Order: sequence, then C-alpha cells, then structure tokens
Amino acid sequence: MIRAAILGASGYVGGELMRLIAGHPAIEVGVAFGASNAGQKVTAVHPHLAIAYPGAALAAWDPGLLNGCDLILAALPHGETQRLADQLLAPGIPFVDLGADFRLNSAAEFERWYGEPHSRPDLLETFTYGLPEFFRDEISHSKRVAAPGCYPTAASLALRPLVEAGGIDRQGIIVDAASGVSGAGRAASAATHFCAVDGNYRAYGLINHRHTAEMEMVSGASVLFTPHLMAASRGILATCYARATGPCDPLAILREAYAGEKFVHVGETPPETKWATGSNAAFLTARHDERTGTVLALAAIDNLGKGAAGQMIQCANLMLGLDEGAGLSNMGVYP
Ligand SMILES: NC(=O)C1=CN([C@@H]2O[C@H](COP(=O)(O)OP(=O)(O)OC[C@H]3O[C@@H](n4cnc5c(N)ncnc54)[C@H](OP(=O)(O)O)[C@@H]3O)[C@@H](O)[C@H]2O)C=CC1
Ligand SMILES: CC(=O)N[C@@H](CCC(=O)OP(=O)(O)O)C(=O)O
Repeated sequence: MIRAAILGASGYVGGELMRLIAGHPAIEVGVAFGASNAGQKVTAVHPHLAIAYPGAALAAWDPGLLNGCDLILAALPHGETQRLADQLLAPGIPFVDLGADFRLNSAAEFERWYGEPHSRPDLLETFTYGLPEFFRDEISHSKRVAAPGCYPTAASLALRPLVEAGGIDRQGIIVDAASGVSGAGRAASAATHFCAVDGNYRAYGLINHRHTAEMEMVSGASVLFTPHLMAASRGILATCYARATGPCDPLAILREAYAGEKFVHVGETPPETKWATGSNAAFLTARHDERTGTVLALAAIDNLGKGAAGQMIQCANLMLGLDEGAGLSNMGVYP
C-alpha cells in the first residue's frame, strides 16, 4: 500500500481525504497531521470516520514523520505550504497541495490577488496545475501538483472548452457561482454562523475575489466573478455567461471536449449541486441564446469532492501511475 501523509487532516478537506482514502484500494493513511488539534484522536474531530480510523491520532507537524510515506497531501491555510516548502519538498515524495500557494504561475499575480508577496517565487514553475481534464499528461509526469480551488474548478470546466473552440468571446465573461458553507472551512465566523446562512442567500467578494485569477489563467479569458453563499453544507453551482462569437452549439462543444472523461457528465438538464454530493463528479450543461447572442454554461460539483479532496486523489492516482479513478467510484448522495 502507498502511505499518505495528510497535512490539515483535522480540517474539512482533510476529513474528506481520509474518508476517500478509507475506500482506496492502493492508498492508506500513513500519518495525519493537525495543528491545534494535534494529539486528539481522529474520531474526536471527525466522528463520522470512526469505523475506518478507530484508534488513530492526529500528529503535530514533524517532518521526520514523512519518512516511510510515499505521498504527501496538504490541505492547509494559504501561506503554510510556502512556509513549509523546504521540509515538504526535500524528501522528493510526490506532493499534492490544495492551498493557493503554488497555483498561479507568477509571483506578481499572487501578490495582486492575495495581497502579500510570494515568499517562494523560485518554486512556482516547479508545480503543475492539478486539473486532470486539462493537464493530465503534465500531472502524470509531475512530482508537485497544486490542485485548484473549488470555484475555479467549476468555472474552468464550463468555460475552457468553449473558449478553446472559439465559440465565445475571450472578453467580458461573467461567472456567478454559489458555494455551500463548508467551502469556508471548519471554523465558524459571523458570516458562516447558522443564523447568517439559514434562510439566506448573499453575494460576497465583489469584483476582486482571489479565484478570479485562476479562472482567467485556466480559461484564457477575462472574467468578472461573483461568489455567493448558499444555505447548504456542500456544493458549487457556477453559472457562466459569455458573448457568442457566432453560431455555435455549446452543448456539442462540451460533449466533445469531455467524451471519455470519467468524472465529467454533460447533459441537457440544468445540473444540481446535490447530484455531486460526496462524489468526484462534475455535471455540466450549456445553451446558446441567439436572441441576446449569449452562451450560458453551468457546472455543478461538490466543493469538497471535485473541488478539493476528490481532485487531489485523482491527481495523486495519476502521479503514482494508478488507475485515475481509484478510490473515487462514489456516486452523489441523493436525496
Ligand atoms: N473547504 C473547501 O471546500 C476547499 C478548501 N480549499 C483549501 O484547502 C485548504 C484547507 O481547507 P479546509 O479544510 O476547508 O480548512 P479548515 O479550516 O477546515 O482546516 C484547516 C486545517 O489546517 C490546519 N492548520 C491550521 N493552521 C495551521 C498551521 N499554521 N500549520 C499547519 N496546519 C494548520 C488545521 O488544523 P487544526 O484544526 O488542528 O488547527 C486544519 O487541519 C485551504 O487552503 C482552503 O482554502 C480548497 C478548495 C475547496
Ligand atoms: C464559501 C467560501 O467562503 N469559500 C471560499 C473559497 C473556498 C476555498 O477553499 O478557497 P481556495 O480554493 O482558494 O483554497 C472563499 O470564498 O473564500
């Protein structure tokens, strides 16, 4: 078995990684690191994982514990992977990072969107962007992968094939996307408190949400992105609008682009977030409104699945030469 070290194991993504790995035929958890929860039992933080990890405990960070591990999966707050980079990368173990530290390919872009200088610009070019449907070969040959954020995964899956096919204008694309509250992580804040979310729906991060940069990098188009918070635990629904360049059939373009893709389903029906809950699936549809000259493309994923832990496992499978879908056969949980 391949032994995985998980950093951020006590977080929401870390818990989802451990849930998926419990059903993985070739990967097991070698060590699970926490920060403030180090020393606690895994079940104290993730009681739903008791059957798979009855006695396991969360370790405090110690790079020595990477000895004997064959894979590192990091789901840490932004900035932490930069800080730990030398310790994480020195052993040369295949590494999948879910923080934003190594997703963008320029230090200037990172500083523009994250408001602070990048402390390890020398490493940026050594990471591959971990969206397998677009960068499968690069990921397969990479030892360092930076997996995308949840919003960019949904928007990029909907938009990139349409841009590449020349069906939509590269300027002025609009992405409105809604996320479940687990996208904000485990710690509650005033904005994610039950009373702030229950029966409510709101936009946030107007004009300058940091995920805009990734959407533009992957789609090759300029994007106005507005995130929204929806009263659900999981899910992202991205609704994207673009100018059609002429007659085009966006549904046919998406169908062709994703033919043979295991995790992307293109259909007629407007996708729903719940179809993807607990899975690594992405559901897409698209239309061309000839009256207004607009192409509409929608994508639904689970922010913790294809938007986070599922995508990390998919990348790790590729990097390790395993079946790309290993451990990811769950369908969505519905209703
Ligand atoms: N939630 C989501 O849907 C998605 C999240 N991401 C990204 O993945 C990362 C993890 O997200 P999520 O699981 O939601 O976050 P959580 O806040 O739920 O978990 C954060 C984890 O990081 C640990 N941690 C906190 N501070 C430090 C530190 N200084 N050094 C080491 N470990 C630390 C925490 O440990 P402890 O609790 O023990 O203190 C916890 O295990 C973030 O970068 C997030 O932006 C990306 C895509 C989707
Ligand atoms: C609902 C919610 O708050 N979502 C988070 C994004 C999710 C995320 O994990 O951000 P990264 O992909 O950059 O790591 C936000 O908007 O900041």
